[in-house]
Amino acid sequence: MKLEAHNLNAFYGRAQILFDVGLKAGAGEVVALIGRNGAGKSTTFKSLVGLVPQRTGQLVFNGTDISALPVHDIVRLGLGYVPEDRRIFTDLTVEENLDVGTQPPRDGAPTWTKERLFHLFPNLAGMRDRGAGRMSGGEQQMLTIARSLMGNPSLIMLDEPSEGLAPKIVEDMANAILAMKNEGLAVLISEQNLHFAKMISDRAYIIEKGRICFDGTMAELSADEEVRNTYLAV
Ligand SMILES: Nc1ncnc2c1ncn2[C@@H]1O[C@H](COP(=O)(O)OP(=O)(O)OP(=O)(O)O)[C@@H](O)[C@H]1O
Repeated sequence: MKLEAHNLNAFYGRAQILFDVGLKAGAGEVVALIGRNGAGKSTTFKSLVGLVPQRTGQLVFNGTDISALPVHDIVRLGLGYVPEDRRIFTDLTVEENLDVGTQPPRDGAPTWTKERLFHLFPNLAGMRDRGAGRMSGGEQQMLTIARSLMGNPSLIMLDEPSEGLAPKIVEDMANAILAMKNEGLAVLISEQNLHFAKMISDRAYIIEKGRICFDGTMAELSADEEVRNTYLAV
């Protein structure tokens, strides 16, 4: 497995947000963490990359115990994280944003170039010199993902990648994620509903009030009406 979390607990101040979360993601698979607003998806991702200081449990990435490592060391090991708020540099062009994300090639991870990324996200190719501040939300979303890929991660976590995208762009996003998977990346996405997750995911976890309450294949989740009705927004 690329990434394994065991008994992950996370706290903001005195409030416990995650309770014994366990999850795994392997190379070449797309894994969805599904849950309602406030269920703990973003906190899980932030905890995995080291952004929640108060956490316990065991986190193993690529065979290395990262439980006690600071964020920059975890990222340097090849764990890419794209937060929900699109943090592009609005004063820079599309190409310059990609330059900022560049890191050396990494063993066991696909190597990306700007040209390969323009192939992956064709609509970005037509706006290389455009100021990133003058892009639509969906385009900015793609640019954030592309910039993260410039770091040649072996696993990428995408927090609600389909959020706020126009239907046509949703399909482009799904295709891009499937292409990452086919390159051998482990992809972990968070989603509020099943629709987008179903298009791309091999396996799914459902999180509710900080606890994992379903773990199975996407086919199993699709077939389990009771679980879907109990835990997911319609
Ligand atoms: N910085 C923070 N300080 C205190 N509580 C927080 C903080 N961030 C999130 N929370 C709380 O932690 C819980 C989980 O939030 P989280 O953002 O992880 O949920 P989520 O599933 O990602 O939801 P969303 O879809 O809204 O992003 C919520 O109750 C939220 O209010």
